[in-house]
Amino acid sequence: MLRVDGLTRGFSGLLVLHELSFELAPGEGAAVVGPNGSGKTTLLRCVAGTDVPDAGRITLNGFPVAETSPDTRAAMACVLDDVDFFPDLSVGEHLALCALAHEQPDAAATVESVLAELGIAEQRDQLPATLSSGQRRRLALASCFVRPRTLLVLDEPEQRLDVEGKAWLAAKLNAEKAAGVSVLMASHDPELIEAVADVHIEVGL
Ligand SMILES: Nc1ncnc2c1ncn2[C@@H]1O[C@H](COP(=O)(O)OP(=O)(O)OP(=O)(O)O)[C@@H](O)[C@H]1O
Repeated sequence: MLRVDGLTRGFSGLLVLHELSFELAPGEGAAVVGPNGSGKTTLLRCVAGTDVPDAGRITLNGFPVAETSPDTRAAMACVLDDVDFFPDLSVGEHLALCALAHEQPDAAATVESVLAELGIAEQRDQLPATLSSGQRRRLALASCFVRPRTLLVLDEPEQRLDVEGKAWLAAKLNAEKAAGVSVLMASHDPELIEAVADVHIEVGL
C-alpha cells in the first residue's frame, strides 16, 4: 500500500505540488496526469525517494520511502526519465545484475523470459550504446520485471515504444496489477491510461 499524505514540493519560489494526498492499494493502477511542467515527474521522484518533499509523508507498505532505504528499493521498481546504463555491461548482463542484486528467485530463467517478452533477446550481447532508442527503453522496462516488486513507478513508460510495444505494455501492466503489483505512472498516452488506470491523479491544477 502506497500512502501519500500532504505532499508539497516547490523549486525556488515555484510551488509545483501542494498538499497532494492519495493512496494506492495492491493491484491498483493510477495515472498521474497534467500538462507539461505540471509536476508529474516531481511526484514520481518524491515517491521513488530520489527527490525529497518540502512537506508531507510518503510511505510504502508502512515504511517511509527513501532512495537509500533497502525496504524502499526492495519493493519499488522504477523507470524514471533519467535511466542510465553501465557502458560496458551488455543487455543480458544488466538484467542478470539487476535480478541478482534484488535476489530474484530463479534469476537466470527470469532474465531469459523477460528478454524474450521485451523482444530484446537478439540484443542480449550488445552494449547499451549500440541499442536503438526503443531497445534502450525496452531494456529499462525489462529491468523492472526481472526482480521482485510490489510497486511500479513509471514515468511515461510508453516513450519510444512502437505500436506493438505499447500494446504489450498495457497488457503487461494489467498482468502486474492482477498479480497484486500497484502501478503509478505518468503518461500522456490516452490509450495506455484508459487501459491501465483505475484512478487519475491530476497535478498542476
Ligand atoms: N530540480 C529542479 N529545479 C528547478 N525547477 C524544477 C526542478 N525540477 C522540476 N522543476 C520544475 O518543476 C515543474 C514541474 O516539473 P516536472 O518535471 O515535474 O513536470 P512534468 O509534469 O513531469 O512535465 P512533462 O509533462 O513536461 O514531463 C517545472 O516547471 C520544472 O521546470
